[in-house]
Amino acid sequence: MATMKSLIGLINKIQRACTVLGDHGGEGMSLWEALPTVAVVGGQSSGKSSVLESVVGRDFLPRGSGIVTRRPLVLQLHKTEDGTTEYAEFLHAPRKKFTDFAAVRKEIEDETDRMTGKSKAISNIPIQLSIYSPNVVNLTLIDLPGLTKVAVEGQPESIVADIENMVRSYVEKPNCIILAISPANQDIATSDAIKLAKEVDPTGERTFGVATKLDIMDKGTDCLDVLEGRAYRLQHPWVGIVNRSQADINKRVDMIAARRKEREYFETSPEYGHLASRMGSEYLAKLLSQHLETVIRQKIPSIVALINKSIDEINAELDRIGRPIAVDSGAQLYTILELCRAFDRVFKEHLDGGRPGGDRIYGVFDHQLPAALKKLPFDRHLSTKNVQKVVSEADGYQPHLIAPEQGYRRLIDGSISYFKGPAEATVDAVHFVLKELVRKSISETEELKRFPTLASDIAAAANEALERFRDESRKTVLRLVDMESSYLTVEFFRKLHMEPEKEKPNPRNAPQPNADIYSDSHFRKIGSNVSAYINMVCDTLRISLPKAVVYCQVREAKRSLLNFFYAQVGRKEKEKLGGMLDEDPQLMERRGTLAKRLELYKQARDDIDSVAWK
Ligand SMILES: Nc1nc2c(ncn2[C@@H]2O[C@H](COP(=O)(O)OP(=O)(O)OP(=O)(O)O)[C@@H](O)[C@H]2O)c(=O)[nH]1
Repeated sequence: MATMKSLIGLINKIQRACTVLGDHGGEGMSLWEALPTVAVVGGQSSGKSSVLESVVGRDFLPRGSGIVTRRPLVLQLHKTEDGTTEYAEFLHAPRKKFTDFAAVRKEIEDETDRMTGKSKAISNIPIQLSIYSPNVVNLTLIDLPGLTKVAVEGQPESIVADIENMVRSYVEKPNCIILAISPANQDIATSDAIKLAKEVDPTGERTFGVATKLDIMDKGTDCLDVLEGRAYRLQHPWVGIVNRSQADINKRVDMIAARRKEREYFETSPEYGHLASRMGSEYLAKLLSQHLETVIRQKIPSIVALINKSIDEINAELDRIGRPIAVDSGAQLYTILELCRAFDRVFKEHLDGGRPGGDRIYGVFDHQLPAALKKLPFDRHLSTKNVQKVVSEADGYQPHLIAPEQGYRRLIDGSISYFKGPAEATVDAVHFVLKELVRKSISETEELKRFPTLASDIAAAANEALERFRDESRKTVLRLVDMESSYLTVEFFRKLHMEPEKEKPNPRNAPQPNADIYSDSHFRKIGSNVSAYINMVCDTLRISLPKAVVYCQVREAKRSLLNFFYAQVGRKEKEKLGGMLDEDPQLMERRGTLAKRLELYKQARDDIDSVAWK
């Protein structure tokens, strides 16, 4: 008896835990579904409520016409010491003890409406009620809406199918013990309960047949064929019941009196007298309780296995979303720096390879820069006409005598300044690649996912650093371009001077210096010389600009992207550090839920351990 009490008590406890966790079967792996339960099914007015009430020994279920039970009612019965006062308690209103069972009825009605509204629709979220009483056995029963064939006024048409689906969803679970209520004054073969039970439990191993209303069968008929197991044979014996008639209810015959009357009915019944010890609601309660205990004992190993599996899964998820963070500032600072480093690692992988994106910087140097250089308008700038214009302007009032030194310099300066555009564009292009890599790295740093505030702080600090690197880089590349115009490569022009003689080795037409000094071809020559020089400068810059950009931006990003940030964080006070580690509220909630769930599962496992070893 001690184990029986504790085993059922154990399942009650786990069941309550399930409800707290919002687990009432359905999706995925559910502990609820692993727990053996007794579900009461039957057609409308078959006597379900009456059976439940007489098992409990109390009137407490809503009454009325139409579909009264619209949410599953999980009824946990706890036997208490003789002489203690009876009370009821709802899981949705813990700590409130109901000693007035009329108030329990009212609360069931109100709580039903709370979920379904006044719509009279049904809901599959159970109401959980515990009754503590010396007059009950330890047992958990689930009262389900009565199977019906027609919707009543004010209820949606779909309710007939909805009820059947809900009831079916309970009774089709292999761990569900079916208490099939059939009124004996109607043909049991066509009883809704038996029809459904046959469907989901064809061998009848988990169905308990209950025949109600034996007292109002037609004169001359009896239910012996069924009760003695000749008709509608199930693995468990049928139990006959005599509940209070409507007249009894109206006369407020109390439960205890009703139980006594029922006992007397069977003891004195000419038909059922020989079965008296195996009939009636009290017997039914004991039978169910014993059976439930046996089933629970069988199921314990699989329940424990399921709990262990759940615990493992929760732990794995907690590891994934991260354990709670420390509160002391030293640990917080450490955490922040660790997270920064995690980000930095990801960012470097993008640059150095391992993650994609760094190659786009090379793309800038290899495609964008050369393409931009190629597009520079040197043709126009060094057209004969412009050369003539620039050279003439440079010469002032007296044209040059031998070589247009000033003109050359102006043409070269003018051309070189065109390089500033592509140089700056290269800096910007690399800047945007780096910025994008920061963005990507932030989102790819798993550890940062739970700290949106810190993630955006790091992103802001990194972008600020990139801006600084960009400024530095811009200055440097512009300087490189300026350097090209500040000192020209003399050798180039010296060589140039020798070339015409090599090119035209014709002694008769030997060039006469300055002979065609103001002609078109003279200016064309100057243009092509400058163009050749600019090509040389262009080759140099194509090679040196990437070096400058990498030096100033990429190398710095790798070396010191978060240096400023580290310094800032180091100066922050305790509260500010905590603020930086603010988490995504959803995540905190999830962690809270998981922690609670873990706690309940562990508790359930401990409880099972302590009972199973008794
Ligand atoms: N005489 C007699 N009347 C009974 C018996 N069982 C139930 N009744 C009456 O039958 C009617 C319906 O009983 P309930 O217990 O409310 O049936 P139910 O299946 O819960 O009905 P719904 O909740 O409406 O689906 C009530 O008036 C009861 O008094 C019985 O064994 N004998």
